[in-house]
Amino acid sequence: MRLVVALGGNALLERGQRPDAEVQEGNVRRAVAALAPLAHRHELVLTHGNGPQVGVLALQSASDPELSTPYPFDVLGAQTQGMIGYWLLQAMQNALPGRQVAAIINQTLVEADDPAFDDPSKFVGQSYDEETARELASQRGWTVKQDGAGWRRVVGSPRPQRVVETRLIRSLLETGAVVICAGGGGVPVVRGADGLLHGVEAVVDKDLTSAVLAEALDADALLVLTDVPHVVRGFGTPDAEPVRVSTPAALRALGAPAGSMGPKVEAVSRFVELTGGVAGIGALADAERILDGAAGTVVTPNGRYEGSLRPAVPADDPLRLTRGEQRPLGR
Ligand SMILES: Nc1ncnc2c1ncn2[C@@H]1O[C@H](COP(=O)(O)OP(=O)(O)O)[C@@H](O)[C@H]1O
Ligand SMILES: NC(=O)OP(=O)(O)O
Repeated sequence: MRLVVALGGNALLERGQRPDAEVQEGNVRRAVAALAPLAHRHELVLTHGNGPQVGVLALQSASDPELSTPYPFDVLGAQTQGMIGYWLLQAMQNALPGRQVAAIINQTLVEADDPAFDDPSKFVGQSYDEETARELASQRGWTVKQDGAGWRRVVGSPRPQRVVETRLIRSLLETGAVVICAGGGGVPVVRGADGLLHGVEAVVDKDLTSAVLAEALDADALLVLTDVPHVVRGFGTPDAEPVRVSTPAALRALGAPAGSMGPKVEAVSRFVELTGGVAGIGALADAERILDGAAGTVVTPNGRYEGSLRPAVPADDPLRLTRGEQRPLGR
């Protein structure tokens, strides 16, 4: 089975943790310990966030007296792919002796006229209190927005159209390698009138890129792993309750917020709609149990799930597949 697993930025750097290398390396080792069992059994593509890390690098770059202009966000995104990709690569190699693991720098095509460039929504860097965030915004020309209890810098986040290196990733998978890619949603690029690729100032959402990639790779399932055990209906209210199994339409109807759960909901919904496959959102530690239908929020075309990646189809459903053909529709 072919799996695309998106690892949340929070799994690499928990809220409030200092972004020291050793802190993140410890988090990466724990994340890989939870993911290695999946790699033993399945073809695995691992994508990862970079929101906290790209904000740290942007601050460093902005305060470097050697630079006449801070590095733009496409360059910073590539830096985070190298840094986080290296940590994940090494931890995966240590956890899976004998298995080939590749971590690749890759680019994601976006549209130059995407309105998201003018309406920043992607949280980067650390969280501040409102007063500090507003002060930093006026000093440095940032846009800041509320993220839960705190305030953070936001940057443009155009929708991913295609991962440029999709064919390379497929080739690597077919050799049996675990592939780490689409870090930070992929370095955002546009194809210019000259026919060439050019980087653009943005940070793509890694969950949306993961959905685009999972569809293009004919993945059987997309798992979006984060710091909550499931999507919650009535999030933050006294009536909050977990959503265990859902359809794309029902999940979208919850209206999860942009910049956090919203893109995850959109990513899994898009994947399920386009492929008829299965997707899940949940905690990193529950990765295997989500696939079994025993944890997380599982999304299928009909809102039913028996586990083992077979969306539940009633016996009288004309689309019911015979045993041996039980793969997601659209494959
Ligand atoms: N309806 C919801 N159900 C669960 N979590 C939600 C919901 N709405 C917002 N959230 C928030 O979304 C967060 C996960 O999104 P995000 O911080 O972007 O994750 P990551 O960095 O792991 O990709 C959770 O920690 C939670 O605070
Ligand atoms: N680029 C990106 O989606 O990062 P986070 O998952 O850290 O927000």
